[in-house]
Amino acid sequence: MKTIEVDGIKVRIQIWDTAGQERYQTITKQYYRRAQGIFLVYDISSERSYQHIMKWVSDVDEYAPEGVQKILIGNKADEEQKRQVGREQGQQLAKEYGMDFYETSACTNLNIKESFTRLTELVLQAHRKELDGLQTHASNELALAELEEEDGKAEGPANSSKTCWC
Ligand SMILES: Nc1nc2c(ncn2[C@@H]2O[C@H](COP(=O)(O)OP(=O)(O)OP(=O)(O)O)[C@@H](O)[C@H]2O)c(=O)[nH]1
Repeated sequence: MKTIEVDGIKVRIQIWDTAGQERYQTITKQYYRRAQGIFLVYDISSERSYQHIMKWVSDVDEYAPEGVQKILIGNKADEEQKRQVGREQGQQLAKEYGMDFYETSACTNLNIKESFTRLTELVLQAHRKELDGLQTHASNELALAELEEEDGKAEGPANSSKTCWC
């Protein structure tokens, strides 16, 4: 669990780190079902991990809820000397899938906060209608409460034989 602030709203996010290995795939798929946002992560020093992204995308399409938000991440950006995947390759793939893209480093913290904030933003935007609905509902309730109070006033001491509000 982590709390981050997006557009002045405090959002509590629950983060699941799924196993990458094939043998854990059955368990991994369980995680997708309730996900609202997903990072698809490859390692910039591993061409193989980059090639694997297509498989992750098709799994996500199959098992994650419709409308799940996705961001492509090229991690280990601090390992420049071992780089096998160009930044443009990451950008290109992200573009193909209509995703945002970040190169990150868990070691130097490069783009970690930015990518989490962005994914949270996307999830919030995707649920904006529901949020607006909640807000409208809340303000309707407020308006109703005010009306009731107005009504109450009309029957208050000035207009009734009662001498107190209790
Ligand atoms: N240099 C560098 N090493 C990293 C970075 N992120 C993770 N590592 C290292 O990469 C190795 C694997 O990290 P994990 O977090 O276990 O990777 P994972 O993808 O969760 O692994 P699985 O759960 O087995 O799929 C560890 O030795 C980490 O220290 C990074 O940004 N830069």
